[in-house]
Amino acid sequence: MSAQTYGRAFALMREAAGEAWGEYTRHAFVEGLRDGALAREAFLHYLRQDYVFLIHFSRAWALAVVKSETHAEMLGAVATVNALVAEEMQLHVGICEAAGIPQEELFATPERAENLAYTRYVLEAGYSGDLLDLLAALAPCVMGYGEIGARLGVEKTSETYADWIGTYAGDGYQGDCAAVGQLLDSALERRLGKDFETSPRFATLCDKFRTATELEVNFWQMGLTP
Ligand SMILES: Cc1ncc(C[n+]2csc(CCO)c2C)c(N)n1
Repeated sequence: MSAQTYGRAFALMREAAGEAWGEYTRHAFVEGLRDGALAREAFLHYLRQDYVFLIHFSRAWALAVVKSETHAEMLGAVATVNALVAEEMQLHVGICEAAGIPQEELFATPERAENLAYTRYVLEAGYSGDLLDLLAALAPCVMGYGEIGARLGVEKTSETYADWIGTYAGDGYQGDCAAVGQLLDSALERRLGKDFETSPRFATLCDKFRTATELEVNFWQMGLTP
């Protein structure tokens, strides 16, 4: 799999993020999912926080509907809102229930600062900017998990977290990443032109992408410290 799979803008932004990208996609938490060495307690703590994360992340994708300028953009954003609320959040409820954590407890999870920092950063990018600012802040989350899932699907040496890995390695999620990559490319072309990477605005969008990537690194780190 090449970085280009998720579109031209993503490949450029990923490159511009430098070392932060590898720190995110090859974090110790990720390697623990790969070889099964991640403590169950850390995984469940991560899932509880991630449930809260997904609530705010759904709000950010709903804001992408608000900031859309075409029907195609609205369709792309609304498909992601639905996938998040109807599928991914539901998945977390199921895994946590099976582990003895009832849904009411999940809803009442106190939000960790690393979690709050990340989602409110993304929301603020959308509130004060346009669809491009918002998508640049949203992209590391979507494509990063796509890259992690695709790699772990091939490199995993344990079945302990195979369900989690399978969710992101599967064709369904990989297709979602390709669709978001296309949405990002076409939104950039519409607003900045075909050669969007030569626009001064592209550098500021790369900065947002890198900041969100660094916030993903902090989120994994939080996962290791229940
Ligand atoms: C901290 C954190 N970062 C990324 C994801 C992955 N993720 C978030 S929203 C979404 C669907 C949007 O296409 C996916 C796959 C996560 N669960 N938690």
